[in-house]
Amino acid sequence: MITPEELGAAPKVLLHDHLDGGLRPETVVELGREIGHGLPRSDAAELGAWFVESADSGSLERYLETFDHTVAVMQTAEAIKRVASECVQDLAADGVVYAEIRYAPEQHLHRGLTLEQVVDAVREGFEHGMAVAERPIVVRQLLTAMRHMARSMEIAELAVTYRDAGVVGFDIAGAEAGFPPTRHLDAFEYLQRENAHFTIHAGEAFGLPSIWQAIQWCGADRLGHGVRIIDDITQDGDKVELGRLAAYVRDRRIPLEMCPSSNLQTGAAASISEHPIGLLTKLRFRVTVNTDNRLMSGTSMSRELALLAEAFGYDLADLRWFAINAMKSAFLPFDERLAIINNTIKPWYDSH
Ligand SMILES: O=c1[nH]cnc2c1ncn2[C@H]1C[C@H](O)[C@@H](CO)O1
Ligand SMILES: [Zn+2]
Repeated sequence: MITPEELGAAPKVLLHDHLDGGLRPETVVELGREIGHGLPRSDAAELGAWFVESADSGSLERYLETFDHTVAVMQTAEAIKRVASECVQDLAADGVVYAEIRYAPEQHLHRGLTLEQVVDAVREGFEHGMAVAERPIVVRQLLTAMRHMARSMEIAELAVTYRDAGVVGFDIAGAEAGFPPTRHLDAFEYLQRENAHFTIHAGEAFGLPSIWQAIQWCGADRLGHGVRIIDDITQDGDKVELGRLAAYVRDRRIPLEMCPSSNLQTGAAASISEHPIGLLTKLRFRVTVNTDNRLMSGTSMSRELALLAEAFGYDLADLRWFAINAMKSAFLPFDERLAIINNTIKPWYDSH
């Protein structure tokens, strides 16, 4: 049994967390008041509960509607810097030692910011957060393009422009059904030619064709969620058989950015104990554990790991495996990844 203290202290690595899905409820209230943006609840605790209840819709499309409020209050450099700094501080307090945080710059232009000003504001906020955080943490940006929009090439170029300034990769997010990854093939091909890294939200609200396209057409380094890879695995008693795509994903060690609580809310999984992460971990896929949206799921890295430990009996050795899997899968340069594994993750687990 892992104690709550051990869970909090254990070094954790987070690859899939949305900046606009992780605000503190009090910050949403304060920023909303400053700009006159009407919120469904004026009390911070009630607003926090409202986000979780509203996101608990069973549909990705309805889950995504809750972001209207967080995106609305993140339209000035000051607001974005505050949110970014608080994000880093909250993750550090939870024992996260490395995180890649994503958001869609194109959604933060309503009050006149340019794409570059948005990325700069996030960078300044992250730097501030890393400087004041109560524990050492390294945080980098992933730039997301919205899959229903048509700005992915521009955002991919932005990610390459900022590759030496805190941005380590690219992603596409938003409603999955009807917006296949190949809709943005030009952006992915451009990134490959630029030797850049990207992950794709795939196999969350849509099944295997989305995962197949993300990997075999677009060349994704990692899969955002990827839970539906389970549809290519058949289980007959103890006998487990992998289809060609599932075998490819496992053989190539393609990281799965799994987000258990988020999947329950969008209907991608029925319960934690039935979540495909159990079988995928047992089959030794490159599984990583993530939060997706801490505000909408009322969660943290410690909470996601606690839920998994309870459902599947995981111990500190499993937590170590998740942390090292995630660190190996990060878009940070190899030497920096290795340093975090050897200087931070392994020493803690070796002594516990
Ligand atoms: O889990 C998700 N799937 C697809 N899109 C998502 C998910 N979580 C957040 N998003 C969207 C809503 C945000 O506004 C956007 C950028 O972070 O990404
Ligand atoms: Zn996500």
